[in-house]
Amino acid sequence: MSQDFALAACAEMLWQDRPMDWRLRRLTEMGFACGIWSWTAHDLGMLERSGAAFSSMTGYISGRLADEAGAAELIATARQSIEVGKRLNVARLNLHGTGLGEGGLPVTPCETVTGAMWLKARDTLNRIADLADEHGVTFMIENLNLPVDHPGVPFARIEDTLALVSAVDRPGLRLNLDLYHVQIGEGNLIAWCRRCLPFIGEIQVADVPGRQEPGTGEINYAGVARALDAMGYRGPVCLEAFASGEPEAALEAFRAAFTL
Ligand SMILES: O=C(O)C(=O)CO
Repeated sequence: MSQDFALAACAEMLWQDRPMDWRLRRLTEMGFACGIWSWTAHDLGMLERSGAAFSSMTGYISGRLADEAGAAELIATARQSIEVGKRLNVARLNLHGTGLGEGGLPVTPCETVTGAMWLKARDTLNRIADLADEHGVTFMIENLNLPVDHPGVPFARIEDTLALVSAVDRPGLRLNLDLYHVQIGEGNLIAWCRRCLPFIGEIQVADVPGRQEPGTGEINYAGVARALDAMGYRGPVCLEAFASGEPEAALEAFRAAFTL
C-alpha cells in the first residue's frame, strides 16, 4: 500500500471538545499535516510550540476582491497573515471572494457580480500574487458552495475561482479545490479535477450530505483518488470534515480512501 498524496486534516472540525494544542499534537502523531482557519482565533505561541506541520490557514482577516476599499483591507490583512504564516511555516494561505462571518455567511453578501467586479477581482489577485512573489509564499482561493453553506459569496463556484486563477496565471496564486463544495454546487468532480489540475494548490474533501469523512455519503472518494493519481496529481489533500463518530476512525477512513 502506498500513500501518494500529502494528507492533512482541518484541526478546527475534529475533537471539538479538546483544546487546539491537543488536536494538533494528535493529528501530528497520526501522520497528518494540519489545516487551521483564522490565526486570529488562536494563541500563536501555542501554534508554534505544537510542532505541527501546517498545510494551510486563512490568509487574510477581512476584505473583498472586487471593490477598492475591500481590496485595500484584503491586501493589508494578507500582509499580516504572511508574517504569521512565515512564523508558523504554513505552506499555503487561503482566500475567499469576500470575508466570511458568523456561520460562514459573507460579511458583505453579493448576488450579482458585474463585469467591472470581475476585472477588479483579477487586479486584486494580481496584487496578491505580487505579495506572494515578494515574500516567497503561496496564496490559494477556495471555491465554496452557494446552495447550502455560503449563500451570497461572490466568485464562490469552482468555475469562478478557476477563471480567476487561470486569468492571473502566476505561481503564487493557486486553487484550493474543495470537492465537498464542488459536489453541492456543480458536481462532475473528476472532470473539474482535470480542468483545474495545472492550478491546484491543495484539494479539500468531505462527503455529501453532512460534510463528514469519506464513506458517509454519496461521493466515491477512492475513485476520485485513483483518477487524481492517473492524471498525475501528487499534491496535498486535506480532510475538511466533521467526524461521524470517533475522529480517529474518520481520519483512517480518509487515509484509506486516499491510499492507493
Ligand atoms: O466552508 C469552508 O470550506 C471554509 O473553509 C469556510 O471557512
